[in-house]
Amino acid sequence: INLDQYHPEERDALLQLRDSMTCSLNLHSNWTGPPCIANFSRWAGIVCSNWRVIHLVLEGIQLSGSLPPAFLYNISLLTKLSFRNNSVSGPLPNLTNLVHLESVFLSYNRFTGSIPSDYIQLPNLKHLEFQQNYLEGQIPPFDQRTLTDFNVSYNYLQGSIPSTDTLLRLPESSYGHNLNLCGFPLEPCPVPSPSPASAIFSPPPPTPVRPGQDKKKKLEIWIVVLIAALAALVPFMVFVVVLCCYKKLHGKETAKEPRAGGGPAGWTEKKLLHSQSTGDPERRVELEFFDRNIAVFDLDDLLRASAEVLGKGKHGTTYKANLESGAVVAVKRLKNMDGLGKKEFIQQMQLLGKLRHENLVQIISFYYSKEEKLVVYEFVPNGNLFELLHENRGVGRVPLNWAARLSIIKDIAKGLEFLHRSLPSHKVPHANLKSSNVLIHQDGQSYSKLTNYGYLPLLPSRKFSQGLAIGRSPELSQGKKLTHKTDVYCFGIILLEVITGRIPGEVSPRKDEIVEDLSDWVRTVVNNDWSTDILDVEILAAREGHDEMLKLTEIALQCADVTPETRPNMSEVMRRIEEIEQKN
Ligand SMILES: Nc1ncnc2c1ncn2[C@@H]1O[C@H](COP(=O)(O)OP(=O)(O)OP(=O)(O)O)[C@@H](O)[C@H]1O
Repeated sequence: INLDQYHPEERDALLQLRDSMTCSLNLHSNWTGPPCIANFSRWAGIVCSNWRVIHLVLEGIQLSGSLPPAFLYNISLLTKLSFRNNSVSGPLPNLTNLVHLESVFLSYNRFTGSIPSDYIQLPNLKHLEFQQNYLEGQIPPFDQRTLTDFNVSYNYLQGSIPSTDTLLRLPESSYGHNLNLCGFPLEPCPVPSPSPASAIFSPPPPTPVRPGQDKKKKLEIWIVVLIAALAALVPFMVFVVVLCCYKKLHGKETAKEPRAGGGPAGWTEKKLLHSQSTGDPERRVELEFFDRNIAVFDLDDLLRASAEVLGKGKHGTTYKANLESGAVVAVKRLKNMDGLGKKEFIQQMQLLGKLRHENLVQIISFYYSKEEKLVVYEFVPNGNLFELLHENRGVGRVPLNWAARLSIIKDIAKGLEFLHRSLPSHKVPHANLKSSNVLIHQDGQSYSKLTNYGYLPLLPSRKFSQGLAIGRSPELSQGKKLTHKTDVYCFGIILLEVITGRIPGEVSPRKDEIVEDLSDWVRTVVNNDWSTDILDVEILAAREGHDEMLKLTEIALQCADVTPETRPNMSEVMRRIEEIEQKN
């Protein structure tokens, strides 16, 4: 791709946002590479036109923190900005220079402070929404003819509504539920302003607290505290309520009877059976268990568990559930699987649930109903490889040394080789191998475990597999056949990520080029004979390991070869990794 027309200043601006706020999307793995390629963007929430960002829309993703000051200045062709339905706090964004803006949706957040007076100079504004924030001060005299949709309700605004043509046109609902707004279309202001100047907007002066206002302020604080407490409770309540409804509506729908006699070694199942026919009012919803050593629980126990969101991936949300028994599990609520039949789901889960390997996250149980599919996994307590490699870079970080990286690489290879051996008839047995799906368990020793494997057969179409890690493989984008070698490609990319410390799809160390494809970048550097240039600075000092590192780089590049047939299979990869180890 010719990136001559790419605008790095827009990318820098968006990365400021990505790096200073938190949200339920994994923007760190999605907002990589250039935001725009011609009219196309791979970035969540971004729309592009002719290499420029024109929409920034991040709605309902629990975006929280304050916006970086003036970060939008360089995204000068922006026409739509929306952070609707989040938890953004601090002042409203600075929109200076954004003369093309037509829609600004900042409603349902926690913005504080006043509405900046220079918003009145945005010449093309059509829609402006601020409702349900904590804004105070007065309304600036908006008078853009284009402005047809304007809402500041449910804030703490006060003073008279400026009597401009534009603001006079709007209904009462645009202004309702504020601290003390008056003037048309609301009630007339009680005392006419003593001087004409007071009708004109001016930024609110620091208001001295008058007697009586103190009480109002306290009340406001209480309201804020109450809203904050409710907001904190909402995700958990939603989880409980949704599951409760499903339990009531679909309690009858249960996992299929396990095959009598069990399967290969180690596979045991236990079901909690309390069928409706027993007339038991405490009818329990069955879950199917694969391991006798794991404390058995049912959906009711799961519902009573305290739950917290661990994160949201492309295929669902994962919760940590602390059961009353003291057991802790991870529960993944799958999405994009609406049309999935019960039989297929259960068959696949039973197949995956049988698998036992120290480098695979074990599936403990699952639940199927038409609307809800849950997979219960063992809880792996020490984060994932993505976090270990890339988070907290800079002062205070504990470097991840070469020995630890080598051991992680071996664990991943072992887990994947086992999957390939155990699921020979699966097209791509893992299909979602990426560093955030490698979980870390430290308990004296450290293990890496692969998770989110085996979902490919559950997805409704090939289109949906683009959201899996194999979505980056050359064969998927070229519409070619997928095989076990597609997993090998993903393994190669993780290997390069571990060796270089770089996130696939990020800016290169030289900052003047974009590494859309990590393997291409490594290949170029290695071909130019600067081989050790690719190594992560954290391992560069371990000179005695350079030989190993470069040999592994060679394996990684073969695994990430564009042609699937040229890639080695996982048993060969294992053999070569062990060979490297023995030689040293
Ligand atoms: N079994 C588990 N134990 C502990 N933490 C887990 C477990 N499974 C997932 N997590 C954590 O939960 C978060 C969200 O994981 P999830 O699998 O939903 O998203 P993801 O890794 O982006 O995957 P995908 O895009 O494949 O759906 C991640 O931070 C992950 O480390």
